[in-house]
Amino acid sequence: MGRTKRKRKSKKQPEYCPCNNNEELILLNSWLIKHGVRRNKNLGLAVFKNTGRGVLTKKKICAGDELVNLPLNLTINVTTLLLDTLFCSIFIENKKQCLIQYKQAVSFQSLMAFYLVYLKMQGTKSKWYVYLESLPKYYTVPYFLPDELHCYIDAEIMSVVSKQKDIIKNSFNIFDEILKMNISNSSLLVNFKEYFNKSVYEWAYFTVNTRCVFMDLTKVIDFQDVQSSIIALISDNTKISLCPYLDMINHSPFAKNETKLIVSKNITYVPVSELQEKTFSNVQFSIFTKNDFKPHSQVFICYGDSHNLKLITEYGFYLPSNEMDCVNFNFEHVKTYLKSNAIQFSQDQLSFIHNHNLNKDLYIDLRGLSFNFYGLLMVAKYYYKENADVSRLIYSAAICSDDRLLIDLIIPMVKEKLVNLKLSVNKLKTLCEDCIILSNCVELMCQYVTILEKFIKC
Ligand SMILES: C[S@@+](CC[C@H](N)C(=O)[O-])C[C@H]1O[C@@H](n2cnc3c(N)ncnc32)[C@H](O)[C@@H]1O
Repeated sequence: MGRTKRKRKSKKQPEYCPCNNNEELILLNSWLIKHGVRRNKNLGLAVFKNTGRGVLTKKKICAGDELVNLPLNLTINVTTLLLDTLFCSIFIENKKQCLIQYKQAVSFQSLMAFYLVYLKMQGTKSKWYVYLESLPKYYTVPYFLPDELHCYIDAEIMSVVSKQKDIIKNSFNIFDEILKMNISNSSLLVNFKEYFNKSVYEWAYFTVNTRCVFMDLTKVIDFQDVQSSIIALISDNTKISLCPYLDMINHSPFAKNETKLIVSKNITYVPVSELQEKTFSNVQFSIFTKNDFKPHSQVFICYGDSHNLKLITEYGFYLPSNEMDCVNFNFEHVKTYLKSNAIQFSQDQLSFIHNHNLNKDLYIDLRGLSFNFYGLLMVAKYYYKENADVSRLIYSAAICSDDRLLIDLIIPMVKEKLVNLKLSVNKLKTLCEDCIILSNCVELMCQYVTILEKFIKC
């Protein structure tokens, strides 16, 4: 074999495939340019081997470089909803006094999801059509697992899913009720009533969940007097926004970035009732990186928390060998277990535990017991020991946390958890050949097994 042939043969498989021919993305690019997006000219979209669709840089990017700069009017933020009079009329032209009856009844995320369904229903008539077409068609979060598999999935994962189910069900029912009571004869709203259903709402909810960016407009908008606006429906704040293109950037726990609202000086604090389309026509939303990226590598930002329980349940992906993972233990469960081993907390001990928050954050990670878990076990073992000052002992646990007597107290409980985890993993492995959601859950449960096995061996 000649040298060139050998060289060619040993060439590595490319880590990505550029999205040059994808019609939806070509349209998205032209749409973004038409609407005044400014982005680093070296960026492009690509499908990466490990992370799927994301953003590629053709040339080196340096810390301090701007990645994307979007006119505010090209993001779906609280003002987009407020300025959409037909959307607002769903709540105003209604048999019910929605703003009073449903005061602070839904989160802003839920309202955004409802708005997204309303936009999607409009098809090509919507300004956002091209953007909406570029969004994923489904999401790989455990929320979408069929019910019959729930019993094999770890309780922590299922606890997050169950909270998501409650929020989505409650908010869906509220919006469904409101829509049915709407009295407008706008044909668009009549169509919307037909179109709105649980599955499109779930898609919208997770679109917002997986793609929203933190955007604080409270410095430019006065949210004080909002009883007569749809803001009255919201139970939390309005600080999230959908940002086309910026939302194509994948997550890395090592990425550092900053966003900035670039506001011209003549904009003052605008009351919600005085908002107009042109109010923020000169405002830009910009994201800068604080990392260097090599040419032909993927550009990342950091979404916030990076432990796999969060990434899997909220975003639908996991990071392999993630050092941030931990196995949580519920205080009531630990208490019951200790009681079955003849260790029952007295009222004094329980007050001490609650006063020091030792009933919370009880977990084991790759480094061992959490500070609180160790403290709790100290209270169990040494609270009534002569000459022992438990408060002092607990704070010495920050320096030394390897008292074998304490660790041995919970080894049987940990072993039981390990056995159950392994049984569920084995069952799931027979079921999850092609299912990304199941294999994500299995990965996390295997990580839990690794953590607990390490803890037992130490
Ligand atoms: C803001 S979007 C990023 C763009 C997205 N990949 C797309 O195709 O539209 C967030 C979603 O991207 C995926 N993602 C982000 N970071 C990832 C990573 N490090 N590994 C795998 N998937 C990732 C997850 O599906 C997540 O819900």
